[in-house]
Amino acid sequence: MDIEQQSQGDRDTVLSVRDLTVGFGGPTVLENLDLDVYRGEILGFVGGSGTGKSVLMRTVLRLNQRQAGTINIFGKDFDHLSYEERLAIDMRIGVLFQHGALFSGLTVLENVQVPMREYLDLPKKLMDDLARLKIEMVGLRPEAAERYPSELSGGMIKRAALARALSLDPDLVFLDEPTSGLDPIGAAEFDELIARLRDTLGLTVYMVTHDLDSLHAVCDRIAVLGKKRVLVEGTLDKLLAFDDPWVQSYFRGKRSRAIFGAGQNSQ
Ligand SMILES: Nc1ncnc2c1ncn2[C@@H]1O[C@H](COP(=O)(O)OP(=O)(O)OP(=O)(O)O)[C@@H](O)[C@H]1O
Repeated sequence: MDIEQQSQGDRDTVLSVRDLTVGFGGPTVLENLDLDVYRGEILGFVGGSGTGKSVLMRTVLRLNQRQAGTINIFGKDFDHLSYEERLAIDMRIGVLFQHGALFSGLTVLENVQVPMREYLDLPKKLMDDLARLKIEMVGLRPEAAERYPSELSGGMIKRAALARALSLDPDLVFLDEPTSGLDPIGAAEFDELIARLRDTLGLTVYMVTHDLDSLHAVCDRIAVLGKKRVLVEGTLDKLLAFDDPWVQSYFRGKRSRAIFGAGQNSQ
């Protein structure tokens, strides 16, 4: 069945992972992991350091091998993709890697154009116009287009990297710790930007984050990675009530108290 037309309740599933097992020769990192991502949501993905959040993201992006399991994305089974289907899927996905990962020798404009050059054959003028539009969309001033990454603040680098992730008008974006390294005001502004882009562009957002403020402010649903699988997923309220030591210390620890205070008192 075409997963894109399949729905759970009234929700379309854009990414569906079943029984996923990934290892690198030693003990497995992920085992029998299941996960669904629904169209139009902002999913926050959390887990202790080294639990496999990046491995999962890289596996879904086909940058890692898997030992077992199925992955459906936009209704297509990874195991039965033609070259053209792979390309079509890649074009519908945008990725913001941790630390931005911009090319230091390219200006912001040229960085944003990298996916366009890779996948499309467009006249230079059109690429320039499109890239400037993306740069404006992420809240950078027009003159930022001509700057090199070394000339940008941390917040500007994140925005430029987001503009590059949006280069091909993706349906699904993966953000790996998008607010790490930003001060609280910059992080809150970035969260607002992500929520606004989701609302205006209808994006689906998969966001790996350690940022409790982001989880609280913009995530519709949160998935917790633990014991090599998705231990629990759901709303913040559901997670606050979940009986697991790591989940409890993460969502009910000192740092989280100020953010989730109201929710904690209601438990
Ligand atoms: N290519 C690889 N080869 C061997 N082991 C790997 C490889 N990639 C990841 N690992 C291992 O998989 C485990 C999970 O790593 P991963 O980077 O996914 O963790 P993470 O949850 O993203 O952590 P953090 O929050 O610290 O970024 C680690 O033990 C790591 O050493």
